[in-house]
Amino acid sequence: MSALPTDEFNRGFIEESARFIRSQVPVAPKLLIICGSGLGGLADTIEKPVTLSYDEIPNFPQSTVPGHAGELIFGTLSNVPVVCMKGRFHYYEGYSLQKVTTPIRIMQLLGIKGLIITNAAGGVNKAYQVGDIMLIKDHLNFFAFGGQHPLRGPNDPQFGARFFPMNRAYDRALLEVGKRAAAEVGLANHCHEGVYGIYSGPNYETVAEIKYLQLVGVDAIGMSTVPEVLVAKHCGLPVFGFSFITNKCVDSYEDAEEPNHAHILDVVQAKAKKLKNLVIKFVEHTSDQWL
Ligand SMILES: O=P(O)(O)O[C@H]1O[C@H](CO)[C@@H](O)[C@H]1O
Ligand code: HPA
Repeated sequence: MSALPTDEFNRGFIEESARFIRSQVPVAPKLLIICGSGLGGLADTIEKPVTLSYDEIPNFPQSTVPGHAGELIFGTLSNVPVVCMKGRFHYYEGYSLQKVTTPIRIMQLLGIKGLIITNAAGGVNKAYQVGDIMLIKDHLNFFAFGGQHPLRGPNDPQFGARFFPMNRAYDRALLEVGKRAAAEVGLANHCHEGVYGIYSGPNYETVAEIKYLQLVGVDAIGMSTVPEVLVAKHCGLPVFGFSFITNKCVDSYEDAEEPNHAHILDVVQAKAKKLKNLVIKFVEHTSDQWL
C-alpha cells in the first residue's frame, strides 16, 4: 500500500527531529521567525546564536532555493528565546505540503508560543511600491480551492482539532503592534495592511492571472507562507506576518518588465537593515506574551 503523505508528518517522525534539536540547543525557543527569500539577515540580530544546519537534523527538509541558507539560528531577541529559520520550504521544490510545514510542528513540540512569518512578494495592489511592506491581515489560499492542504489526512488531535477557524488567522493585536513597530523604524509611509495570495510557482504570474488577482482582492502574491500559517493555526499559535514587496506585478501587455529572483534578492538586501529593526521592535513590544 502506498504511504499516506501524512506518514512524514506524524508525531513519531517529528519527535525524532525535536529530540535531536533539544540535545543540541541549551534554551528552548519561545518564538519562531521564518525568513522569506533573502530575509535570512533577520537572524543576524539574534544574541548568543547557536546554528544548526538543516542537514544535521533528522527528517528535516533541505533548502534548495537561492536566498534560503538552510540553517536554524537559536538565541535571544529582547531576552526572548527565539529560533530563526534561515530558509523555508516551498511546494514547487517538490516537497509535499506536509513536508513544507513539518518545521512548524517540530517547533511546536519544542515549546514555541508564536510565529513571525515573512516573505518576499510581488505587489498586486497598484498602490504598492517596491520596498514597501505589507502586514498580512488575511490570505487567499488558492491551494485549498483546488483541494490541496497540509492537514489533509488523519488528524492528530494532540496538535489540534480536525476543523478549525481561519477568520482571525493573523492576530489583530499583533498586527497593531506591527504597525507601531513599522512607524518606529521609519516605515510608516511604506507600510500597508493587505491580503496575501499563494500561487504555486515556480513561474511568476501571467498578465491575465495578475488581473484576476486584482479582481479577487489579493494585494501581494507569493509562493509560500499560507501552508505554514495553516499548520500554526491548527496547533493554536498566534501569527504575525509581513510581506516585503520586491517587485510590482506586471498587469499590462505593454510592460516589458519581468520579475527575476536574483533581482528580488537584491531588493531585499537594500532594505535589510530596516526590516531587521522592524523585527527587533516587534519582539521588544511583545516580549511578555512569549515568556
Ligand atoms: O515566499 P518566499 O520564500 O519569501 O519566496 C518568494 O520568492 C520566490 C520567488 O522569487 C518564491 O519562492 C516566492 O515565494
Ligand atoms: N510572484 C510570486 N512570488 C513572488 C513574486 C511575484 O511577483 N515576487 C516575489 N515572490
